[in-house]
Amino acid sequence: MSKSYASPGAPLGGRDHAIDLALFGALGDLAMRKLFPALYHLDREGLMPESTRILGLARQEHDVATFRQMVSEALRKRLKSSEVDEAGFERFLERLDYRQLDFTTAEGYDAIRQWREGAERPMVVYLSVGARIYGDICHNLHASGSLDDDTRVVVEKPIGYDLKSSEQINDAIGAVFPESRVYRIDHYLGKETVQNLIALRFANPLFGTQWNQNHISHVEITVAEKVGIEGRWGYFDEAGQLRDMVQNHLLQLLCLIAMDPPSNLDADAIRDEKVKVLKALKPFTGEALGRDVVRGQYIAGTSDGQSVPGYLEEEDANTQSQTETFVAMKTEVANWRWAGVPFYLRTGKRMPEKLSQIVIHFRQQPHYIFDPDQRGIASNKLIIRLQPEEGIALQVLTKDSGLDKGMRLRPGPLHLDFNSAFPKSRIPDAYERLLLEVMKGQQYLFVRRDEVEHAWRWCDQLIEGWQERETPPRRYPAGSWGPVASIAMITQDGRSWYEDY
Ligand SMILES: NC(=O)C1=CN([C@@H]2O[C@H](COP(=O)(O)OP(=O)(O)OC[C@H]3O[C@@H](n4cnc5c(N)ncnc54)[C@H](OP(=O)(O)O)[C@@H]3O)[C@@H](O)[C@H]2O)C=CC1
Ligand SMILES: O=C1O[C@H](COP(=O)(O)O)[C@@H](O)[C@H](O)[C@H]1O
Repeated sequence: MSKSYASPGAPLGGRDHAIDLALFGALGDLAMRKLFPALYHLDREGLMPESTRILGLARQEHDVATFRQMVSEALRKRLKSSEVDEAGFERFLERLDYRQLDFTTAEGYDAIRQWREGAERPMVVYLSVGARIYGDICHNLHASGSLDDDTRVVVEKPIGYDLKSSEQINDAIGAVFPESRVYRIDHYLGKETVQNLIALRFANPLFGTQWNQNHISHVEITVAEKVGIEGRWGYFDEAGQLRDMVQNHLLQLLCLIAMDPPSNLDADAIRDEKVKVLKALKPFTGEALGRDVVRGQYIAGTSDGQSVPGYLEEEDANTQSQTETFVAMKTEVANWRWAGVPFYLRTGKRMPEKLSQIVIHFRQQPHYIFDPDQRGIASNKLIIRLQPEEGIALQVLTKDSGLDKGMRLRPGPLHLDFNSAFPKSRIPDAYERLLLEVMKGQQYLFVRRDEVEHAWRWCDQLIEGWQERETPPRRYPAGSWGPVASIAMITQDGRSWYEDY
């Protein structure tokens, strides 16, 4: 079980979390697009102790000056001009060092030990590479004597392709690092509003007392992406939307919504509760599989008024692929709190807009006294918007204003928009928060091994069901909200996907 080093309740900052960061895959897409900008922001906000150093590792041969130049260009491309201050930029680049290394051969790992010589800070090893080589890297690090008793390792998703492969990868990591020093990233856990779910649920008795099947009729989780495959066809086609998005991000969101209150904010207290939810997720039986799950694949359509190709016409595509780019499903957490409450999940690529939101639908009042014509009027909803425009809205019913309206009801939002409510605070990118938590040695925003494996177990039975039934994906035009069947799936329950805010 993991040990907490610092309280998650403590404000950010502090000078006592200096580290040496060894970044494997430092020239890759994730590093350049997300990790370096996040590290730069931490430095700029005074959250990176002066002595923290960063060692980039990758296959290509470069000297340090060239590496710094590459990082500098990547940063300038991504940062707003107001975020670039030249002195801060120089200070950040000065922290960077670089070594060429083939990660899968033992030769060359001495360079890491040498880089570390005399350092008293803990080392964080960030594996920004495919999970297939996590085992090799951990083994080589260990064999070369580069690790100390306090070295932490950060690994990216997806951990494997199914339960079996994820167990193998976790075993290989676990052979070198104890669980208390493994940080499995699910970047959704670093998003501002996702963290706010914990505050919202457990700091507000208003919601705490209503959070169960007596008061909530159903829950919707939508993670819609406007983008298509973006040059990642090879990776994506092997995975599909269920493995790429549901196994991790959507199930993590579901866990945070459905879990019982943890007894404190320690990493394991929270993760124990999430595991209970994953164990209670209903598997899909044969009949439910056909009725309650919809797979889709986009065909050509439009995005922002421009024609865009279908999935099978994307660069590098295999035109026979049956991989899903969309999934919608109705599931249930089979326990006392949630029995009978459907959780509708949907996620897809090439949707009309980027939209990640959770909608909690509360039940109607047991006895209705208003205009009979309005009997079906929407009941209370709590809308938690993750992106874009992070915020929380509570839809309440009030009297429509005006002398001629009588006692007509009108739904309207009580709205908390984070950008307007807290105008001075920049909403940090998920990776900034996650990297800071790793520096602090705090694991509550990272996924424990058993969470990953229970999530795979549940997804595996679903995928096996698809394979047995040879369920081909239903087509949907790019720029739409997915196959018509995903709308029918929810309307047959007398409900609809919530798309306003
Ligand atoms: N990119 C993204 O948006 C996301 C990525 N992830 C995860 O993050 C990880 C990294 O992804 P991403 O950055 O896209 O991958 P990339 O392929 O873009 O980057 C990987 C980097 O590692 C290097 N590398 C790979 N194998 C070796 C090796 N044997 N020896 C030395 N260098 C090696 C590559 O070098 P070379 O180019 O020379 O092969 C490259 O610099 C993956 O686990 C991915 O699943 C998770 C969520 C989103
Ligand atoms: O992990 C992944 O997430 C992104 C979506 O992340 P977001 O923060 O932009 O919502 C997704 O595009 C990618 O396919 C997946 O691997």
